[in-house]
Order: sequence, then structure tokens, then C-alpha cells
Amino acid sequence: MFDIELKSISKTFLGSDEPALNDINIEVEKGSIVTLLGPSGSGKSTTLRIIAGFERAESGSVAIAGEVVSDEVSWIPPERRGIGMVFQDYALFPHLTVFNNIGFGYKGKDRDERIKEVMKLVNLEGFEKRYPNELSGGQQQRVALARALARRPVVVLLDEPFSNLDADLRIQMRMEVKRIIKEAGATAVFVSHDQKDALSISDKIIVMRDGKVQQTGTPQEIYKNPINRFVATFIGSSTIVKGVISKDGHSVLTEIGNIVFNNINNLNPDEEVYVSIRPESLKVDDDGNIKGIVKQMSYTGESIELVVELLISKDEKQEVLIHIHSDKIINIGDQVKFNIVPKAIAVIRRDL
Ligand SMILES: Nc1ncnc2c1ncn2[C@@H]1O[C@H](COP(=O)(O)OP(=O)(O)OP(=O)(O)O)[C@@H](O)[C@H]1O
Repeated sequence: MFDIELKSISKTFLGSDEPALNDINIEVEKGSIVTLLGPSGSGKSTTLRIIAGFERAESGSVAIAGEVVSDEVSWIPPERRGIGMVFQDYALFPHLTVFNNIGFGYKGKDRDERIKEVMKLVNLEGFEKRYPNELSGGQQQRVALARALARRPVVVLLDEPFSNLDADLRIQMRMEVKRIIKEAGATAVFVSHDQKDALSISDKIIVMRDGKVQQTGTPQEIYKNPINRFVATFIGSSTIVKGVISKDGHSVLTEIGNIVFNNINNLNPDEEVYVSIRPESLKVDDDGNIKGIVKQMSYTGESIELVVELLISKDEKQEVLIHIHSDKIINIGDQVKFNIVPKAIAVIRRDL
């Protein structure tokens, strides 16, 4: 059962030649967390606003909990769609206490009881009488989330909810927000341009670019099997090399060597392809059969990230990304040898 269904949604803003959304189809399963992920201008916020009813599509339909809320003939306004919103800046009322912010607009008989319940859920007990300016960023976000959940919405929509938090708090709040949404049993759609937020919080990721859906899948599917070059380089880092499928169809002959695959789906012998190689698939090894020179190096604490340049032919070079998880001392200008290990390597069609 889907709590959100977008069918063939298109939208071109007045005065613009290019559509902001071009034939978008999205299905969000009940109780799941889905992230719309893409670069600036890819159409994420417009999609969210169309689901919420702040914007109307020219064509296509939107259904929430099985009911059509928008199509060519019908229109249900935002306040009657059973939606809770968390905005990027949280949009808390500065003159209201935490208690009254959370209860704002809630008219049910169980108001006080429900506010207490959601305050417990978001771990804000004891903060009832505080005002928003007396709260930390993470606490403000909890209030915004509690307010969105108070009315027991079918769907919660969150627009870049982590962008105002510093790095440590961001990691903590990702896990916390996920817990809260799952405990509340809500269906949630996030908008994000941050791949780490998307990978860590989502059951499914919808990757968008130029108003189109590029790929939909679990974080693992998107990371391990990106469908095109854009997805491979936008989510995580990847080295892209050119290759040709071998005659027997079991390997790809690339500029940096022959890579064997167990199964290459839907690709023909001699077909020209790209291969996306994640940094953890290149293993530095003194007996390795690929050689290169270290051009850049950065130490992140967890690993050493290298950019290594290989000489492919007299006038062609290829840079590859390698992550090392050891105390090995490597300097810029050193020669390194490495092998390809089939951990996270994907064959990508050239025409997608
Ligand atoms: N109200 C508007 N009027 C005209 N054009 C708009 C309007 N809102 C969005 N657009 C355009 O529609 C396209 C998609 O914008 P949208 O805000 O949905 O992208 P986004 O992926 O959310 O980007 P960001 O991460 O920067 O918020 C962009 O080209 C943008 O300029």
C-alpha cells in the first residue's frame, strides 16, 4: 500500500522555458522514509510542495493514503491532506512556548495529553515553558518535528531538516529523527542535497536531476549499482573508466585492466560501457599489477584518501580514487601499486 503516489507530474513555472518537473512518477510505501536527493535546481522542493499542496502541477495526479488530492479536476487544500511539515528553518513561533508551539492549531479534546505524548517521543520533557530562542538547534528541530507529528499526520514532509546543524549534531539528529519517525509510525519524505543524510536515514532514495527521476532504490542499491554516471559520482565518490564488454560477456576490458563480473545484465559483447569503481574496490598492494603516482592525499582520521594518476597511453592519463584504511605512510609523488577487488564495481550503460 502506498501512502503517496505521484503519477506523471509535470510543472513548468511561468516565464520559464524548461520544466521544473518532467513526468515524475513516485510511490512511497506506508511507514517508509524516502529521500528526494539531487543537486540544487533538480526539482526536489517543487515535488515536496506539490505533495503538500503549496504548488499545483499542470498535469498528472497526486494521491495521499489512496485518495486523489490533486489532478486535472480535483484539488484538496494543504490543511486537509493529512500532512505534517518540517521546514528548513523550523518556522517556530518565537512568542510561543515549546508547549504551545507544538500544540499550535491542534483543536482535539486530547490536546494537552497529545502534546505531552509527542514531547516524550522527541525527548523534550521539561522544556514545556521555554521559548524557541532558549533552545539549541537540535532542540528546535525536535519541537518542529513534534509539532508536525502532533496531529497524527499520514505523511510528514521534511525540507532539508539538517542543513542548519553542525557536523556532530547532524549525525546525531539523523539517527534521532529516524527513530522518532519510525516510532510514530509515520510515512516520511525528506528533501536533501546531502548524500550522507540520504544514505543514512532512508529506506529508499529517489535521485533527481533536471526535473527528472534518475534512479529509485535502497541506499545500498543506489550506492552499489548506480544507473548512470551522474548517480555514480553524485552519491559517494567513484572513478569512472571507459570499457568494452568482452566476447564471452563475463568481463569488461577497461583502460586500467580487465575486470571480471559474475553477471552483466542486459549488455552485449563488444558493447561500449563505463565502469564505476568505488574507492574501496581499489586495494593498495605491493604485488598489485596497476601502477600510478600519488597526486593528492588527504587524511580524514578514518582513512587516507588518495588521488592516483595512471599513465594509460603516451598522452592519456586517468585519475583514480583510493581509500586506505591502514597506517601506511604515503606521500605525494610516491608510486603505488594496487589491484581491483570486486567489492563495489558497477557496469554502466553509456546511453543513460
Ligand atoms: N516559484 C518559482 N518560480 C519560477 N521558477 C521556480 C520557482 N520555484 C522553483 N523554480 C525553478 O524550478 C526548478 C526546480 O527548483 P526546486 O526549488 O524544486 O529545486 P531543488 O532541487 O529543490 O533546489 P534547491 O536544492 O536549490 O532547493 C529550478 O530551476 C528553479 O529555478
